[in-house]
Amino acid sequence: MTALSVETTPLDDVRHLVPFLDSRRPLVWIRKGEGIAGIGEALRLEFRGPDRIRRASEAWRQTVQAATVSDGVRTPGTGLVAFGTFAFDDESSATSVLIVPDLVLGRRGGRSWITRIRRLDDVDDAPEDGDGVGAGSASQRGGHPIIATDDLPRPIAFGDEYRLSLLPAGLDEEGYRSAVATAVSKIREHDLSKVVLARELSAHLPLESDVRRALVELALGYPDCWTFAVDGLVGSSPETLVRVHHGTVTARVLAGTRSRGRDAASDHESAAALAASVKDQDEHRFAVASVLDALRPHSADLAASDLPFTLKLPNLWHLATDIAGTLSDGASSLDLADALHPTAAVAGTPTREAVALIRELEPFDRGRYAGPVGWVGGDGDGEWAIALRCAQLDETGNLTAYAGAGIVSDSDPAAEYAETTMKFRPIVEAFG
Ligand SMILES: C=C(O[C@@H]1C=C(C(=O)O)C=C[C@H]1O)C(=O)O
Repeated sequence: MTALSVETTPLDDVRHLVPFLDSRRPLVWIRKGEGIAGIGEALRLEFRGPDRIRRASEAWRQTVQAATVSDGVRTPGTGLVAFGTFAFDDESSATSVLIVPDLVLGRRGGRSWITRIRRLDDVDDAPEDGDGVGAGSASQRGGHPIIATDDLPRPIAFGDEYRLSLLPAGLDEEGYRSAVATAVSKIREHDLSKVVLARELSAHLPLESDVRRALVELALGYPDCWTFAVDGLVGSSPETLVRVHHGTVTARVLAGTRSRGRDAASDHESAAALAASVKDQDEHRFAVASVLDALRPHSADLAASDLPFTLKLPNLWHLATDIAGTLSDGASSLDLADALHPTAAVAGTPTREAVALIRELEPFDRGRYAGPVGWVGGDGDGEWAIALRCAQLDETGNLTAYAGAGIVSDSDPAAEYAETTMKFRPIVEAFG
């Protein structure tokens, strides 16, 4: 077990977090210009297999217990934090990770801060000093002073522009449409009610490329979405899997999609057609039910609005439902991500049958696409999105983007293909 020493101190306003990031492996979580950015890696915890999120939650509790934290700001994202990304499938070959950076720069509610994290000696060897969990103002532990706060990181100049063409990989248009047609017949035969089928695009990003360029495009183009970069997974997701803050839990469920109109009238028509569509409402109902079922054991007063609303994004409309409640059992945001994943918005209904059909019809490993991505704090609070509108960049520069669509009994293969094309737009434009 690694013991960490953590110190958060206030900073003058840092207006832009991205310029401070590593250009090749940025670590960030932002929305509407606020969030946290990580530099370096003080601790990396890796997980695989069916209980990857549960084990991450346990490992995080132990990490927090062994940490000494001094937090002079006390707002979500200060003190000890880990960024995380989890594989979608229990059988995925992708690793799931929690990463504690060496430095965190943060900005929220007009306040900025810096958190410095240091690894101390192995706890077994460290002297007992009786510090409480995540508390106290210890500035020393095991003889290691916390670093002074005058050596701030510097912004790094952006690298050259690049334009990539992302091309279909795995399933081409015909292959995707035929997978959708197979899914529709299985749904009509009552094998399951809904399944979400995805496809991939791929490209090669030259090794010297500055990934932060794509991040800036995503953050500016999709300010209401969660823009993230964690361990090579880069994207801008509109869907909040779960947020925990001081005993309250919230989530935003999305399912049901239409393109934006070309002018005001057709845009309005598109949103109205989405709100009135029985097919999209069916898709949406399954997704809301899966979230309510997963969260109810943790919240006695969980509530969702009766009718979904239409959420406007730059590239499309979604049917959306916000859910909120008070936590009754002290579950952490990771515990709740574990309870929720995979929701019917990205897997289907019933979950087991949907995941089995995804394995059968998608000729690729989803990796971290459609899994939880976000951060957890020392108190278990945190923000997790569903990793959508994203791409995974590997060590060699291979970039794989993913997008899917919810299939129900009256889905039309051509329309579902077109929907995935719209969902690729944020990534295609950010890298292209
Ligand atoms: C599966 C994706 O998106 C999900 C599926 C949606 C749908 O089928 O209408 C809408 C939002 C997301 O929950 C994706 O973006 O890849």
